[in-house]
Amino acid sequence: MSQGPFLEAKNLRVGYGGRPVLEDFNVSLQYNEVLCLIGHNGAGKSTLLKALFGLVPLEQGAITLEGKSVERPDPRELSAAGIALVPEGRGVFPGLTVAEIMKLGFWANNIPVGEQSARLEWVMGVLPMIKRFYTQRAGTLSGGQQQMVSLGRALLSQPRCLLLDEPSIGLAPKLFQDLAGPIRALQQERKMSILIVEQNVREALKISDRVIVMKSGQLIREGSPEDFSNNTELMELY
Ligand SMILES: Nc1ncnc2c1ncn2[C@@H]1O[C@H](COP(=O)(O)OP(=O)(O)OP(=O)(O)O)[C@@H](O)[C@H]1O
Repeated sequence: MSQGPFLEAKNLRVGYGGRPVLEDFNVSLQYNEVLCLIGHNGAGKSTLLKALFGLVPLEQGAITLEGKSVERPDPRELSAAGIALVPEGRGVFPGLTVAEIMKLGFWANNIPVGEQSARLEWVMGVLPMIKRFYTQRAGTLSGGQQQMVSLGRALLSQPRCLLLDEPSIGLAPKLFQDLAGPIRALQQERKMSILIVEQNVREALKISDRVIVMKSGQLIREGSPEDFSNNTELMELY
């Protein structure tokens, strides 16, 4: 028997103030897959991630998680089911040290006190660079370091699925590679499912298994990273 998708959304309609952003939108994320979502500004990429995580309500459509219908997507339930969202922007509190941000992460993820240090050690094993600036305030860190903290905090729950919204924003390609390398290694080791929204298509394709393209709330293309490696073709999509 073939295994169905890890996460599937069908006929989604999602919008703000009665104005739809996604309409009749379908997407599926397989087990053990990095799916790269690209599209121009305002296409609705962040809205899709938010809808999948229950941050914006579905006006229509259905979400299925591991074959089970999720009636009303809710961040608490989805996070308990193993999904973590890393929203666009670094999402760190500039006045808090990395250590304090991680403490908040323990609390937000309901991690029992007895498990916290082992969990932190595990995250540090994935993103060892965090150790170097662990006692610094997040506001004093570079963009790449902040992004790493944001990802590290999301990893505290040892998610099975990551929804990553533009992790490369404001990062030089080399810094994005520092972040993307460990993400891909972890994904392969733990067979995670990752939906990554990226503008830095060239770098993102290197760590992706499949690519989808959105335009004005619609899915307009799907293919393998090789299908999109051609510059001219990418230019046509933007
Ligand atoms: N909270 C909100 N309230 C009202 N409109 C919103 C809200 N968030 C997004 N929008 C609108 O929804 C549309 C899709 O935005 P969204 O952020 O999902 O696009 P995106 O593809 O992620 O774009 P970007 O690459 O710029 O982040 C845009 O027209 C945006 O202005």
